[in-house]
Amino acid sequence: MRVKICGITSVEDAELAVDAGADALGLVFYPPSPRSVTPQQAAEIARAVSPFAVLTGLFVDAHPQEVEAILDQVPLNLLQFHGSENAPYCRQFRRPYIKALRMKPELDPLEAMAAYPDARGILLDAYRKGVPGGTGDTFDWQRVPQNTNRHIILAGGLTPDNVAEAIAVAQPQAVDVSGGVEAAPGRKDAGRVQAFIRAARACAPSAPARAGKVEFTQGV
Ligand SMILES: O=C(O)c1ccccc1NCC(=O)[C@H](O)[C@H](O)COP(=O)(O)O
Repeated sequence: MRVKICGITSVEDAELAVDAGADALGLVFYPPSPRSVTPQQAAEIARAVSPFAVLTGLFVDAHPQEVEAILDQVPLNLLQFHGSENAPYCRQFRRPYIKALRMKPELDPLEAMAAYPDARGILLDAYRKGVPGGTGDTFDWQRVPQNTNRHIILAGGLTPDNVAEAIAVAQPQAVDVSGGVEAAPGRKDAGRVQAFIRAARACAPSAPARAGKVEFTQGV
């Protein structure tokens, strides 16, 4: 099971996540978030962290010039779009990307993910009106489609205590967590990060109906 630790704001937290076995780290470029980083902070994290950790830049309906400016300063391996960006928007940066879908009750995830055929993964997150992510809320894991070969990343309110059940129900290829492994908003708790990754890794691999694992592409 692949694990992404999102909302990394310091070199110290990046290193503790990678040392605990995280596959990918999320850097939030969304100033209203308590986990937001500046391009300078992100570049410092990128310089310090292992080259084998996939650095993911997270954006919410950002102006394309803003994304390009950050890409000029920070060597991001993967982009994550968490707003209402459409596929042409997402692919214009010519980088591997994952698209976050917020699981509003009326959303049909299969239909929604079909709009992003070139996304490397689809991150399914909880929906809360007016809050684009990092809500700490869960959603009904039974809603995660099983009849798809897309790479599903499960997010939303995951913790060391519920991640095993979430994986058993949703059968994702990867899990993503932010608030559930924090000591305070924007600051990770080493023990919770370790416990989360241990619990996720202990789970059986995803169901064979899926095409494969999430490929957190390196070195774009
Ligand atoms: O983490 C944030 O503050 C955030 C703000 C705006 C958009 C997205 C954000 N986080 C995205 C993530 O990938 C989170 O890991 C995901 O939403 C789950 O968060 P949580 O429920 O706290 O585990």
